[in-house]
Amino acid sequence: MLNIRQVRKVFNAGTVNEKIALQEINLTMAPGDFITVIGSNGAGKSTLMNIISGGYLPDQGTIEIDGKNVTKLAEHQRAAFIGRVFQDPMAGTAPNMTIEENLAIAYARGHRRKLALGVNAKKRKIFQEQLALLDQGLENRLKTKVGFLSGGQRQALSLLMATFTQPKILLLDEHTAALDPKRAQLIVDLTVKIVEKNKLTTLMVTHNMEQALTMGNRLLMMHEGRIILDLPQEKKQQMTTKDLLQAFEQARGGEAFAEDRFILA
Ligand SMILES: Nc1ncnc2c1ncn2[C@@H]1O[C@H](COP(=O)(O)OP(=O)(O)OP(=O)(O)O)[C@@H](O)[C@H]1O
Repeated sequence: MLNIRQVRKVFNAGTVNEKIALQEINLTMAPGDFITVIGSNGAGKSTLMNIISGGYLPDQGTIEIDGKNVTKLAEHQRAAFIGRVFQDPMAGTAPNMTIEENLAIAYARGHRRKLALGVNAKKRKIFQEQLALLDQGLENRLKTKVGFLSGGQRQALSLLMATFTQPKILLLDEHTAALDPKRAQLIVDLTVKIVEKNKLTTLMVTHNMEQALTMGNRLLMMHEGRIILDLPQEKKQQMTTKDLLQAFEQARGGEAFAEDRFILA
């Protein structure tokens, strides 16, 4: 579903601020793969997400999604087949628009010929059915402006909007990090439910080691622009957070994680 070959991304090339954010990255994801990505600060996790979404174009290498070479496609040209949820609950939704207006935008995004953004009875019914899956009572609040929702409810709505039209790839960029533990757990549960129900190919960045171990079927560790560990389900399901820290320290040649903002549980 995703095939990244020899991708390199350098910021401020040729200046004193030159930073190699991604170094010859290779990554293949099979349809339905759910990969968690963990790594030290500045390891290149967000850059990898942006390279996939089209936010940044690589300096070198190729990106294929569902067999199509998208390497040179701009972000808006990939939007129809990529869903993304950001860390900031404010980022994925428009606060001054109602829940149904936000959903209408997400609904139109996935259709080749842009449909009218209006909401008719048929669409409203679809929206209500989908919102009911979130278990937040939002199906009865279609006319509520999104700015009035809690952070957790906005993140649940962002998740629904990102997955509404069956994206080829779902990108989750620390999407529970800004929430309190109870709301974060709710979004974790919802993520697993939506990803499994729709069999979505998913890449999720997290600083929470427990999440990285328990969610998904594969775990990647990044460091200094490289993927330094790639653990399959059989390996990661036997590991504790302590084992994971040890494995990462080994992969980094014994260097400790003291400076990083890892959450162990
Ligand atoms: N737009 C940019 N301009 C210049 N440098 C950048 C830019 N974006 C990222 N970088 C640099 O590239 C490197 C990788 O950054 P990136 O944000 O991908 O790391 P990350 O793994 O997501 O880190 P964190 O966990 O701290 O968010 C860092 O050194 C960062 O400072």
